[in-house]
Amino acid sequence: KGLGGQKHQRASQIPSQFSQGERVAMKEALKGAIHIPTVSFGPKELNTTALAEFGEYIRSVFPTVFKTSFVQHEVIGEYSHLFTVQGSDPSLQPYMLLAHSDVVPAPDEGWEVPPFSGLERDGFIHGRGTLDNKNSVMAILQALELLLLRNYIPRRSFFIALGHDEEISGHNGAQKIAALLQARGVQLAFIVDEGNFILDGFIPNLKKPFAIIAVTEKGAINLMLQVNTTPGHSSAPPKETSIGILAAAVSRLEQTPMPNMFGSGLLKTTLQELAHEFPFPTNIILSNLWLFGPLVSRLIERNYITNALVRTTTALTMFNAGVKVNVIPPVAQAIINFRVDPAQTVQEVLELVKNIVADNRVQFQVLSAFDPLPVSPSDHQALGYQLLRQTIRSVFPEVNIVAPGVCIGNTDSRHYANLTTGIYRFNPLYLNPQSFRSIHGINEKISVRAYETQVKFIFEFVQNADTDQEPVPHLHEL
Ligand SMILES: CCCCCCCC/C=C\CCCCCCCC(=O)N[C@@H](CCCCN)C(=O)O
Ligand SMILES: [Zn+2]
Ligand SMILES: [Zn+2]
Repeated sequence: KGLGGQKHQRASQIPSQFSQGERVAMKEALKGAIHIPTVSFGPKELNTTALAEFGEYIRSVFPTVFKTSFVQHEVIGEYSHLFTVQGSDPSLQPYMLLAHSDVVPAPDEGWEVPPFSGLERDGFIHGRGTLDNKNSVMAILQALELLLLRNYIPRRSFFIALGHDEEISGHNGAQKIAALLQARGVQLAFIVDEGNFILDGFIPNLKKPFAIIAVTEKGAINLMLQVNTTPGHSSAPPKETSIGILAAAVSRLEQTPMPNMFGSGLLKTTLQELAHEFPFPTNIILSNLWLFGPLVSRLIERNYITNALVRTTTALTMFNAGVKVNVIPPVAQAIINFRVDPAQTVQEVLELVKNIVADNRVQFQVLSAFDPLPVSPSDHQALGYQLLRQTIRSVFPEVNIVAPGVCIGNTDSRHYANLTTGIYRFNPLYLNPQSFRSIHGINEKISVRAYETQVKFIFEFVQNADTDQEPVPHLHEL
């Protein structure tokens, strides 16, 4: 399956082998990037000093990228970076690689090493952003730097867009870059962004890792619930306070999960593709979802990570109320973060929420919301998907399965939906449940070897993208 014959690809690829000196330089460059605390704290609160320093830093560690005549560099929205790498063959439609340089906050508590130290210990580089997502920012630029040092000239043009505010919605970074490219009339063959991984240990009984390329991502709603009551003296409280009413409402929401949508989406396809990797009887069960679907969907929802694949999730993330210990609170507010299953819409979820709360003393205010993203093609004709698949096969030969799936988080790529129908969210890294929890959590780290492999992946991917062939349909495995 996959891309057609190789006859129109470049005659010889530059081997993805790096000298000892280059390998040391690449890990040191990542450590330096982790050391710069480019934190997005809240909607309008970013560490702009650090973001400016980060801009200077990439100039200093990737000098060849910045001085090559066919690589154009622009700063967008003050701290985001757009690189245009001009290919030699204008007949090939360009593509784009995405990553973001901002990170979520990381207070020191609970970390084995300080989160912005970038320390190397036991073969791992530690710190905030090592998986989300300075690894990608640095690996993309590092791979380009190494290719340029080997006199590489791409045939297919490509863009590199590095957002600086992805963790707070990308309004000044990705959104502005997308608007600029649209104004320039750019249409892209495909986009590759962060989002999914080579998953290892997420499914009991499945020892083998498998690569999931996310071809869609969930929608999201930030919903504020508010209850107002008359304030007064706490020595003679009313039967219910704003805090009690609101607490009961959010508790009902937490206790009433949104419907299980297994069967209406991609997960069924993903599991069918995984089926033959499981031992008996799981292989039979997964190959016959028409019969065992209800059983499988119940098993999936038992685990809190896989549960996110079958339904809109409900996370109570903020709660605010009370002004003084002896005053009946006039107002109580809660914010709930929903991640909308691709088989539902924002409107449908809001209707369900109102029915579950069923209390007209509770007011609702949608702070932000967007629907799930369209599903990008993953068939034999889908160039971006097939190039990822081809490169996974080459760099991770031990990974037998590459399947399309859903990204449960959100990415900057959603702002580029007008520029292409092919958006693929994939990090060429292994991820296990423990490393999953470290993303936005504590002890985020990447092994030096995994980072080198990420650079190698991009180094090969960019060259693979120089094919002028459209992927062709195949009846048989090649
Ligand atoms: C059968 C398959 C089993 C799969 C198990 C699922 C494993 C999940 C794997 C990876 C998911 C990681 C998600 C990483 C992307 C996160 C990017 C991110 O943090 N985005 C933020 C954006 C915030 C924008 C402001 N509202 C987010 O989503 O919160
Ligand atoms: Zn991210
Ligand atoms: Zn993130």
